[in-house]
Amino acid sequence: MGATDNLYHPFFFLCLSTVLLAYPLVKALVKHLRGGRVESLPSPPTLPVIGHLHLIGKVLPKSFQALAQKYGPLMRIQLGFSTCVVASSEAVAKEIFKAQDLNFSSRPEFGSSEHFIYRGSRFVTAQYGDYWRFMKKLSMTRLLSVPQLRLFADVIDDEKVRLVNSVAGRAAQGSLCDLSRALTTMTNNTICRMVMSTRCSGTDADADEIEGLVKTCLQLAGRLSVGDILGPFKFLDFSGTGKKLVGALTKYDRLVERIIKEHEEKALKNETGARMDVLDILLETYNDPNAELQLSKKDIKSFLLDIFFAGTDTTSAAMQWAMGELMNNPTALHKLRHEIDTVVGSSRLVMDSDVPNLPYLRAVIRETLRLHPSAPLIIRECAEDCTVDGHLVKSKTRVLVNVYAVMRDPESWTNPDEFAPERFMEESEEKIGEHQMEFKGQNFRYLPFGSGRRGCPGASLAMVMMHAAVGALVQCFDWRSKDGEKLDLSPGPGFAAEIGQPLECYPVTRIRPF
Ligand code: HEM
Repeated sequence: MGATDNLYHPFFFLCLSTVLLAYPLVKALVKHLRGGRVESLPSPPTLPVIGHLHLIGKVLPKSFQALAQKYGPLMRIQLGFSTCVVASSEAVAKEIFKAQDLNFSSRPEFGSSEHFIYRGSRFVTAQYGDYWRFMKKLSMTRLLSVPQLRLFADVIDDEKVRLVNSVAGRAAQGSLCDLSRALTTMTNNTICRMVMSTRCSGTDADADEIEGLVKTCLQLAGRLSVGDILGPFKFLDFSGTGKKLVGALTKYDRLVERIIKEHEEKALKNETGARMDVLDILLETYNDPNAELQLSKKDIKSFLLDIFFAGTDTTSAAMQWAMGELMNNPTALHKLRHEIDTVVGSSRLVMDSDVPNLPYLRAVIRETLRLHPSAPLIIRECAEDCTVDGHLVKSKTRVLVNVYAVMRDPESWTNPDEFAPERFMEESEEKIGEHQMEFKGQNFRYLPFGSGRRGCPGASLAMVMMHAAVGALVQCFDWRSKDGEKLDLSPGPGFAAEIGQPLECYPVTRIRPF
């Protein structure tokens, strides 16, 4: 054998092993390219492997909106190895959320699911079935019900006062206020206190730690869901994101385990008190031998995590958008302030019981959620093959309803990109629907909280918190931007289209009603 033979052997084995290793991947790739689940749907021309990734800009719902203008209200999109169907009009949303609600009442699993230590106990991503039905009923009738909100009204009031005090502190110093941070603290504290009677921000280490862990888990889960795009290449998770997620979840698990023990000890000593928080109610259900479904501790911990995931950043983001839009629209800001001054005056802080008498405040919040829905892409999975908008949609298809596009559709809205709270007022020329202020998904052109069985169970709580925070901040302060210019309100990158820059501004105290 010559020198070339020596070279030939390793080269041959390298080629052979490459072919053998690559074969299953190439096969999966070909199957994917050939076998899209919804071939009969309109779709942009596809590139090998990346699909339509090259057509996607930094803000996902915005990119889908632009594609829908070209390919219609129901289209197939392929992001790497992940295929989905995107719905973008009022009519198609109505078909999915109303006519075929049951068939679209599940959610698909994501790339992060396999690393979730609570897999099988998740509520937000649960398949439609007994467990989801039981938890949804419990959420609507007890955990997040309106009577439960009333029971905790003093908590919401107290957090509102703390928010005003913290901003007033900045105003007194003449220093810059990170309103994004202040609003996130308020929502975290309110939800932590309603859920497990602890609060964040310095005074309670547990709640602070929960806030940090929830944030880490959300970021890691988001990164892993991007891994869905990699399909069979998912194993190339060089950064060990999955392991990090398991680590953060394990820490959360230990912490919540201890908080559960403390709640149980209190219950044993009859120290729970007259009002039960969400965890008390879950533990009561856990101990109820006659409950329709037997909950496990894993179910409880997972549900609490889902409430933090689904409720905190969404509500805080909406408040930030509302304040940003008001600061950039002085006419709307002054109109709102005039309404509050007239109805409430300056000797006390705006309260929840004032809200029915503050139609413009309600309109401002609704308009904010129209332009900036915190969950712009509502994710569902179809259970059985069906026809939507005349197209075949196969079972197990992921469907994203782009409510960002629906709520900015020029067919349904006048000047859809403009912040105009007036459109929600009763006297408005623009008739939103049968009920001008409806927000829970009866009106299919206005869907900030989704619709149908799977609609958001925290909508009422979110609305109460938003009215409280925005009402109080407008009543008590004037606002100046950092540089005297309008604020940059472009959305940040990703799935949620959150406000891109933290809302930093100078507050000037107008009134201090306590
Ligand atoms: C402005 C704030 C919020 C917005 C815009 C929002 C929006 C949404 C949307 C669009 C969905 C999906 C609905 C669907 O599939 O039809 C959802 C689901 C959910 N939301 Fe909210 N949400 C907010 C606040 C909250 C709060 C405060 C909580 C609880 C404390 C909460 C808990 C949940 C839960 C548990 C689900 C899953 C429901 C299920 O899968 O059955 N959300 N939310």
